[in-house]
Amino acid sequence: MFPHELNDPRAFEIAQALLEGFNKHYRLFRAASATAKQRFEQADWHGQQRAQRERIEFYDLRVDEAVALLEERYKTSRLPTEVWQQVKLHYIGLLTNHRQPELAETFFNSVCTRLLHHSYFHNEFIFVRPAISTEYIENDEPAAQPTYRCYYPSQDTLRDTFMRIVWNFQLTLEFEDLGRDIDCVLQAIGSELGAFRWRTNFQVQVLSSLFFRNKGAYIVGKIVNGFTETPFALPILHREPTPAPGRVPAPQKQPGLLYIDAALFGEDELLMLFSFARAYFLVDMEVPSAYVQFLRSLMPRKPRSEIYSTLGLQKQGKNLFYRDFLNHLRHSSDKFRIAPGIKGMVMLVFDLPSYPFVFKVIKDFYPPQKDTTREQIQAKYLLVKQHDRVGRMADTLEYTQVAFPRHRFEEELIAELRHFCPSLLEESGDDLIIKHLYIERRMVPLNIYLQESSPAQLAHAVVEYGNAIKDMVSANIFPGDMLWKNFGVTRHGKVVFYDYDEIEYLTDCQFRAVPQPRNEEEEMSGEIWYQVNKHDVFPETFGPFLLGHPGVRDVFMAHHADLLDPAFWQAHKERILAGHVHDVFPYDPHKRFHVRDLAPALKAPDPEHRELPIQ
Ligand SMILES: Nc1ncnc2c1ncn2[C@@H]1O[C@H](COP(=O)(O)OP(=O)(O)OP(=O)(O)O)[C@@H](O)[C@H]1O
Repeated sequence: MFPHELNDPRAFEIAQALLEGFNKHYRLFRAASATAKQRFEQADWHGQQRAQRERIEFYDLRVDEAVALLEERYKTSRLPTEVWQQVKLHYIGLLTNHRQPELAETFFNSVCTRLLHHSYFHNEFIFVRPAISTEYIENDEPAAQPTYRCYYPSQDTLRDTFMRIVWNFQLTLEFEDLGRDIDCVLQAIGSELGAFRWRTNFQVQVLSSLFFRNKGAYIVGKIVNGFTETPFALPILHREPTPAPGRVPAPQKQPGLLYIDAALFGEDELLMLFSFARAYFLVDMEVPSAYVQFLRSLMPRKPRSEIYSTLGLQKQGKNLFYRDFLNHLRHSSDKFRIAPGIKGMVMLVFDLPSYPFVFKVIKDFYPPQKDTTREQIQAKYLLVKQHDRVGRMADTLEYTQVAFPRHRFEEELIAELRHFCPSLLEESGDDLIIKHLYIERRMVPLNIYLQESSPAQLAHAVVEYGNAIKDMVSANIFPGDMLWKNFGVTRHGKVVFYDYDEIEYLTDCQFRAVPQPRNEEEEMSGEIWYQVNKHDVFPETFGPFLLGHPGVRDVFMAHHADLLDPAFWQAHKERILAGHVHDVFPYDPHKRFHVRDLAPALKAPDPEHRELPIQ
């Protein structure tokens, strides 16, 4: 019901306190993102990763604070309905000229749903749709930074323009040779665009803030020519000293010189950069919706929810994702079913065929070989969320109290939920409420993919599988359970890990060689006769589980035999313990300028690295 009068004096104060809570959140979020530039300039890689991790927790901390404050001052959980309706109207009024209204609305929802019982979820207190438009928000103050800058070069000034684009970011470190890098960028633009007619509207649009993640800073923009728009991104890196052959490189303490490593073009290359399997970017944004709109023009297939998440605004991403999901449910009629593939021992996984995500619920009990608890599993999923996912671990969205329409569930799935997850299931009328679940991108489970693939696809997937493990190793992650079924293949043919319940930090593991048997009895024993401690890992024993298929075995041994050698794992562990932060490039190695120059053989992609479509 719409309140006809705003007559309760508490309502305005509550709305104002709520907005102050949000403003504090965004101030801190923005500060953590803005200082990424200094950390990049100081080569403070551990600091950058820490900031990426810690920023994820900011939102919940601020929601907790706001809930406590409102409860203490206004006893808000006991306020009558009419007052809440007035609070919402005041809040809408306060947002009229706000620069992050959509985020502030989500904050309102988070606080409200914490204060009010969940039976209120469907009513008019919360923002089920945005009330304030996010179109055309800009800060018009003279000193304000626009969301993006436009440059209008001619054929003769294109080089100068790209130099200026880089200078305008005012990085305090010097470039090794910016002219050389810009020449490479122009050459890459030449091959990307081919011969083209220079239209009157030719322009380069560049987002005003750099995108920071791990050891990189990215310039993101598009080239507009006539009706054609070409998205691009330019990764800027530090030149690290090359170690002597055979030596472990020392962790970088001094900032080096900068260089542009590659030029990425088009939607697909940008999708790889902004993948759901990577850590969130740190970007200093005053008007996030304008960034999202610009990025959407570069990647029209990427939902807005995912773009918000990659910008670190994962609660907004989660909110939009849920709205999209409800909309999909309204406009579809198929049924939720048990996900294809080998069933999980700790997770019950289901999907909706028409929808490209899976839903994962932790079971109430597990077989004896799974020595774990619900808390431990949740902690592992949280670890992955906060860690650098290096393009190899899928991001998950965690939800509580999700109401599904029961009639859209296959009976077999309901029976499994009742059997394996009774503590998380509430059935009321046509509502099937799941109290806790994770949602994750659907991929083709690698075991299924390998069974159905051609020899070339199989070879590609096995090489990719080893690369995925090696990328995780670089990021200090030991996947624990490396069976094929725990990996999936994405639309772009990338292999990504998704089973986190046995994940460990590499630095917590002991990589050991299998001891030599001391007598015949030990040698002939079918059992493990040597002592195994909790974090012991025996890489030599992976083979029998992974390499039963001869085609798989041949490719694996040709490319990744080192994964069966304890020395490989131990060496990586030592490098990480010595403080080294690895580079994991979110683009194909053959895109790197210096790799192309130094090793012409790498110019053409290795056929096994070429991305094969999944049928
Ligand atoms: N993102 C995904 N896309 C497609 N299928 C998935 C996805 N995640 C899980 N599955 C399917 O669900 C199954 C179980 O998932 P998962 O491996 O996460 O559960 P688990 O209980 O942790 O498994 P395990 O028994 O190996 O510990 C997978 O083998 C796969 O078939």
